[in-house]
Amino acid sequence: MDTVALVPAAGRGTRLGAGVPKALVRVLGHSLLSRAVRGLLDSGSVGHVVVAAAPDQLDPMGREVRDLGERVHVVPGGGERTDSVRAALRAADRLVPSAEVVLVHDAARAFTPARVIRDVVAAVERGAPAVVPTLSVADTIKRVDDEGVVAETVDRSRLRTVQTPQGFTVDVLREAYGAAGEVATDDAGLVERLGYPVETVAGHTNALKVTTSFDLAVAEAVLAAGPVELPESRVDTLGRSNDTGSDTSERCGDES
Ligand SMILES: Nc1ccn([C@@H]2O[C@H](COP(=O)(O)OP(=O)(O)OP(=O)(O)O)[C@@H](O)[C@H]2O)c(=O)n1
Ligand SMILES: C[C@](O)(CO)[C@H](O)COP(=O)(O)O
Repeated sequence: MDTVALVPAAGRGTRLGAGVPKALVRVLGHSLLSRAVRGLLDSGSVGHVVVAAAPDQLDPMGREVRDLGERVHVVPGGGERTDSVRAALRAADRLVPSAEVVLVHDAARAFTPARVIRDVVAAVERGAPAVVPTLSVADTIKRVDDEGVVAETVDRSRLRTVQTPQGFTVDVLREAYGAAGEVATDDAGLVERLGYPVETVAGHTNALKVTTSFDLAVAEAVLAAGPVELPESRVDTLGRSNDTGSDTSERCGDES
């Protein structure tokens, strides 16, 4: 099946505070945007990529992905992440009309291992309408009342944090984005509201979203370390490893 990946990259990166849009921040010589797009193409499961850039960043972002070839397109994004994904989806309908599978992947998750990308695409190809990579929760979780006093300790065995890329059939994502004005913190949230099942595959700690300068320091350290072993704490409580590949070590990005 033909797969197109949408990469919302139109955010400002306010929490990172780098002085440039976050997608243009460089880690060991390469921008988060170019790393994210290259990772998608190198996974072997993605045919085309549509990047949504802020309207005033179309040129610099276009330069970042120019070397990656004609399968990468840069289009104007919007004021919220949802607006950027909607704009990229509309552009994909025009630029890659043959696509049946669509991924939505944050430029800020630039170090996502190929295995995660391939697992998401494979699950959609097997028939899932929507798929998200997830991690089990490592910390104890408490719910507090209005005064900040603990009301309960939550059973975390079925709680998951959600990563990208999230995968969908094109028809389902189009339907989810059809409802004007809908906003969700992630794309699967829109699909859930329509009543479609959202399947999960094992995520990976390296697929962290670079949000703060601490995250950037972690990403630099992980990249400099090269292949890393899967931490035990990330084996989820349903008994599935968060790394289902045959090899438990993963490279994250290239260092060239
Ligand atoms: N209007 C927006 C806002 C966000 N994004 C993208 O959505 C992803 C996840 O968003 P986040 O990490 O919150 O990025 P920023 O909005 O840039 O961060 P901040 O909230 O700190 O400004 C990023 O790749 C970001 O570029 C986007 O395409 N369009
Ligand atoms: C889509 C997402 O990456 C899922 O984890 C995330 O929700 C988007 O960014 P935000 O920090 O939640 O706004």
